[in-house]
Amino acid sequence: HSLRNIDELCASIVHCHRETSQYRAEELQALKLKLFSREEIQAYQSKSVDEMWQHCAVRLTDAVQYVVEFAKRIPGFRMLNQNDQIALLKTGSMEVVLLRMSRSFNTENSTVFFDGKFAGVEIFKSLACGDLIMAVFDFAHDMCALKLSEQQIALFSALVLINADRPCLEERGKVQRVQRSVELGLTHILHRDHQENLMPKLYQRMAVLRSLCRLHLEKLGWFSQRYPLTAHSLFPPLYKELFARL
Ligand SMILES: CCS(=O)(=O)c1ccc(CC(=O)Nc2ccc(-c3ccc(CC(C)C)c(C#N)c3)c(C(F)(F)F)c2)cc1
Repeated sequence: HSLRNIDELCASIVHCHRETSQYRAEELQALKLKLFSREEIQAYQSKSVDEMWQHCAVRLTDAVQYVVEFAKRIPGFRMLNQNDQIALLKTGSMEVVLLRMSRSFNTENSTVFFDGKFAGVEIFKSLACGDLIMAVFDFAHDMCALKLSEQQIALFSALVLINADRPCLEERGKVQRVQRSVELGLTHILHRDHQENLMPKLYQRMAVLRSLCRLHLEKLGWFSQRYPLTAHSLFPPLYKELFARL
């Protein structure tokens, strides 16, 4: 890889991150002071478990769709074997959603952008997934502490997605080659920003993302058993395709 290639790779990944971000960082910043009223919070808390789950599944699926778009535009992703593209999205899309979600976290009042305003953990009470929500908020808080730039988030998101260690890959070698070029891009960006010390922290955050998504799948398994009708007929098809244990 000559430097020119790496610069081009970084520029194209940053570009497709921006194009597929759903909300720009500046937009989220401007919305930060819009909080839910006590009545609105109570309305969320009086939703039934399955109603709130369905609501969140729809919102998460919106965010996942943008991540699918992001993946398709990463140089090298489309050259991968179709089944491997699906396998990488099946295991990585939720991780990138939660990573991106941290851009919309306000560390001052521990709120996250949800349904047009900024919400605290209490909004999600009726999900009966307090531990997962707490872990998601803690993760978002920790990510904010790293103060990553959008460019660093873009390269980090691509690295989370293109992971040759994912299960059931048919052409692991090809995924390794794309992963290595993205790794080069991320180290190049961090070197340019004199922040090489972030690399080990980012690998640590990847492990936390994997545990968050394992917990999400566990909760989904519990929910689908408890509310089979909602899970099978009211969840968005893409959510089921990606996350339901087939
Ligand atoms: C992501 C790109 S962005 O442009 O920054 C953006 C783009 C859109 C938004 C709004 C948004 O969709 N927020 C939202 C949606 C769902 C959830 C959520 C709800 C429930 C669960 C538990 C599970 C058992 C269903 C999980 C999990 N795991 C996640 C959250 C938040 F994580 F906070 F709880 C926020 C926020 C930023």
